[in-house]
Amino acid sequence: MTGLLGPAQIRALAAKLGVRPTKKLGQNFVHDPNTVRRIVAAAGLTEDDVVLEVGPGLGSLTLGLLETAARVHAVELDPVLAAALPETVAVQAPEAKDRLTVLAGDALKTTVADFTPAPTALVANLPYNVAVPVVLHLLATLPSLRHGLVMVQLEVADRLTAGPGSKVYGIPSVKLAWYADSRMAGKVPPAVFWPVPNVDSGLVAFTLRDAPPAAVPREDVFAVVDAAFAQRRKTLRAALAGWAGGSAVAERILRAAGVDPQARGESLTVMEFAAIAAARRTAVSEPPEAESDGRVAR
Ligand SMILES: C[S@@+](CC[C@H](N)C(=O)[O-])C[C@H]1O[C@@H](n2cnc3c(N)ncnc32)[C@H](O)[C@@H]1O
Repeated sequence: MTGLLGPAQIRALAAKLGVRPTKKLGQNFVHDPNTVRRIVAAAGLTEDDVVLEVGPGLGSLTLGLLETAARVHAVELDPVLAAALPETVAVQAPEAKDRLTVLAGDALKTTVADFTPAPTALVANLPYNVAVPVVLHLLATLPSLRHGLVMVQLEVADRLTAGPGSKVYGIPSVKLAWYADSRMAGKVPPAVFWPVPNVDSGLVAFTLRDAPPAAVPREDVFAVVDAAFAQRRKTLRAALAGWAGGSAVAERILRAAGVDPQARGESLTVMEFAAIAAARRTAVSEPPEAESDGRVAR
């Protein structure tokens, strides 16, 4: 039998390998070929793409990705699953086995040197407990990425794709927006997984920007974002006090950035966060001046 893996094959493969799916590693395997085809179609791959797949598991999605002409780098933390993947592909898709490379290890610890040729697309059914850190780590470390399609818990998909003003807009939304334009590309029911999770899943499609949205170091922008959302119900003047070195300094920086000090982080675009980071750089390079609360800005 060749091709994609259905329910009986997934269970037979797990039994053969002695794999008992663990929650700790977010192991919910897709056992529905139609879902695999849907993910691959939504990813919009071309034959020039080099795909990075995080968490190939038993190989369901890997086989679907290899049905396109793309090369696939697969990073799997579970050593049993990583070791078994080349054999699964050799059996199910022998013509594609030379287009697969497997890295046994933690996707959160990968570097650019781990992948040759450099990946252009991230396509993955992510381990749900580390989905956001994995996406942000890969976007930060792999400048070759151009687009991606990831399956994550539905609430996380909502958060990643939310815009300013949405109830679920937060740190993941702004940080993903720094790198890419994103959109929700569909909902996936629990029944397509084994074991069946108790949450719905969502597909997040994203396209990387050609250049960062502002000429400000990413770390500086992310520090503002972290501070603003650490106390999301507070006004920016209050929420950014610790970050700025006092609420009066925060107010001065916000005004210089053209942002209302009484606004909250949940209403700001990534460009406004960047403007705040840039205004702080200017503020710290200016000589300190007396602040209205009597303290001196540093
Ligand atoms: C949701 S399953 C997806 C499996 C497979 N892609 C599928 O669709 O059936 C997540 C996979 O990620 C692996 N995993 C968990 N944490 C990981 C990490 N930090 N780095 C790489 N792989 C990880 C798990 O062992 C598991 O195989």
